[in-house]
Amino acid sequence: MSEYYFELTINPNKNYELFLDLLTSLTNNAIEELDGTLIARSEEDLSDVKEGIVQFANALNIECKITHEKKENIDWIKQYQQSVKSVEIGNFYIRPSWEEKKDDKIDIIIDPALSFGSGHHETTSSCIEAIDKYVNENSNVLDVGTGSGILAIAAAKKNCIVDICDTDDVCIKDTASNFELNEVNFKNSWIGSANKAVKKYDVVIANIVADVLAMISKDLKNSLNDNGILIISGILDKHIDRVLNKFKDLEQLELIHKNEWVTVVFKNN
Ligand SMILES: C[S@@+](CC[C@H](N)C(=O)[O-])C[C@H]1O[C@@H](n2cnc3c(N)ncnc32)[C@H](O)[C@@H]1O
Repeated sequence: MSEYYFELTINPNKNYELFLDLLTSLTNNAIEELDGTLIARSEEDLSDVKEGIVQFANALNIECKITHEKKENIDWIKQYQQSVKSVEIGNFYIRPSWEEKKDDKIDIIIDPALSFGSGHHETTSSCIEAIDKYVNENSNVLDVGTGSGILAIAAAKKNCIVDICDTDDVCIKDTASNFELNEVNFKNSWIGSANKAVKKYDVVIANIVADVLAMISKDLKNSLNDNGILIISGILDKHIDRVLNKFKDLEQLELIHKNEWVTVVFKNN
């Protein structure tokens, strides 16, 4: 990428379409149209194009504001990457692939994508905290609403056997590539929710939203083994009582508050 680029703006007071046609014939670069102004950008100097437009406007006696500027190129990809930070949660270190891992931490790589779950949101980080504390090695785990797969990957890194589901098929695709990136595997995956589970689990995790958690509370509980652990999150504190009410037959082990978000850990006694 070159250090500079050139920007040509053309704002005719009439015959806009004629100027658009002329500019299109004079340059191979993409042309932006913004409120009656035509903008062409190129790493090549656009002085010749500017000269052609000036002569055209003069010949037709059309008033036209024209600017031609040399501007500093910004490496947008690099700038974006610099804005994505690693995060440390308990024994886990979650990082984008372009950052170095920490040798004394359990490494999780999540690159920014469309699916939710980079580790920065309070609900995700509280769930990771709960996984760190309550999930035993080699447990059977179901991640409901897996998003990027971050919670399931954290469990898989603790040698758990994990199943994942999400109502959004894009998440299921993203999750598969994130597992690959982290060199761990899931066992089963499906598009849908906990009601499609065909077995019971030692741990069920669901970071969704209060209303959905309340709605699927029976399915979440039905997928739990005796003595199984349920971690739910995505609950704004103003909705916590309503959600707790749906799970009052389980033992409440911990409430984790982060800002206005609450995560709850239950045991199925
Ligand atoms: C807040 S994101 C959580 C992503 C990730 N597990 C995390 O903790 O960062 C919630 C996810 O739940 C999914 N979802 C919403 N309703 C659902 C439902 N009824 N059953 C399963 N997944 C659902 C959404 O598609 C979304 O990917």
